[in-house]
Amino acid sequence: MSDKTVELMNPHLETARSDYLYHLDINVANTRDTSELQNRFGDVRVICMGGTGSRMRQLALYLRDILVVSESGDPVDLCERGNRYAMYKVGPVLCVSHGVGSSSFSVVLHELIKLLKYARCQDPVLLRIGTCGGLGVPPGTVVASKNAFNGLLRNEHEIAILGQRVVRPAQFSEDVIRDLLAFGVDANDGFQTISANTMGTDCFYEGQGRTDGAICEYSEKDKMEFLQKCHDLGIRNIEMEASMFASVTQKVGVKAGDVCVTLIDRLKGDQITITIDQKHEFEQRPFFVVGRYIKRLLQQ
Ligand SMILES: O=P(O)(O)O[C@H]1O[C@H](CO)[C@@H](O)[C@H]1O
Ligand SMILES: O=c1cc[nH]c(=O)[nH]1
Repeated sequence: MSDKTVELMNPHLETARSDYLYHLDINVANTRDTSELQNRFGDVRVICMGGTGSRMRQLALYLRDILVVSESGDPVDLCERGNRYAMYKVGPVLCVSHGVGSSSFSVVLHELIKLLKYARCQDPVLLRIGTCGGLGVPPGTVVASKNAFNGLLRNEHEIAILGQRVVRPAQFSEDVIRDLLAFGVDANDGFQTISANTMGTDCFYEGQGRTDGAICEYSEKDKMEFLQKCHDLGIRNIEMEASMFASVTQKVGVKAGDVCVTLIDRLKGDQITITIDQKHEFEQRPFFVVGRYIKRLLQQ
């Protein structure tokens, strides 16, 4: 069978003797013999990531049932000692929290991609399961992101590297989106799942055109003109990781998708007014879509 191990875009790692994945508290003591890591994680086909540890724990419990894996009892957080991110393993799936925003997510994403490489995971798929603001779609809509736009409304991710602006493309995998819609959606879901463009910003308030942050130097009219401009670009949801997530996975060449549920229609307001119970119900919706997708993926 052809080798489908992730290739890293870093020549320095080819000569590094060891690598401590610090935020995951996973030590690759000898990069030339990763058999222990392969034993622990080599079967991983999918890594699901989301902002909170509680959601990832709930997802792990959900996936246990539909993937019919043998784990039982309270899910074990494999990264608890790291005191940063939570990681649960359910058979061939890892459920990992990433915190709020691209900065926090990129830290764990680099380490997870290295883990995939060292453990020699074959043909993995990375999925973000999150919440977002909607744009012209009803709250509770599930959006599978296509092109990720940054806060400047460019379909790219901009990062400062060695004091220079580096810009990378930010598109999610077309076949992942196709399969999420083909295998993840059920007519009886009771909610809509769509694919659309997503804006991933570096800020929840001003960066998303909210007028309820601690600072606001624009009018309601300015805000609505900006949101309409987003809508005209095919953007139907706004969150805080899409452009970085798409650009890193696209650069490394690993398949990725971003599946978020909308909590609000930003064309109608800024404050999230749904109840905490409604939020928890909404947060489960991407589980159903991603769960069916993963089940199908593992059968192939
Ligand atoms: O619900 P999560 O996955 O955290 O995603 C969204 O929620 C956070 C903001 O409330 C940001 O991380 C945004 O991307
Ligand atoms: O409006 C929203 C809701 C969730 N997450 C965001 O980034 N924005």
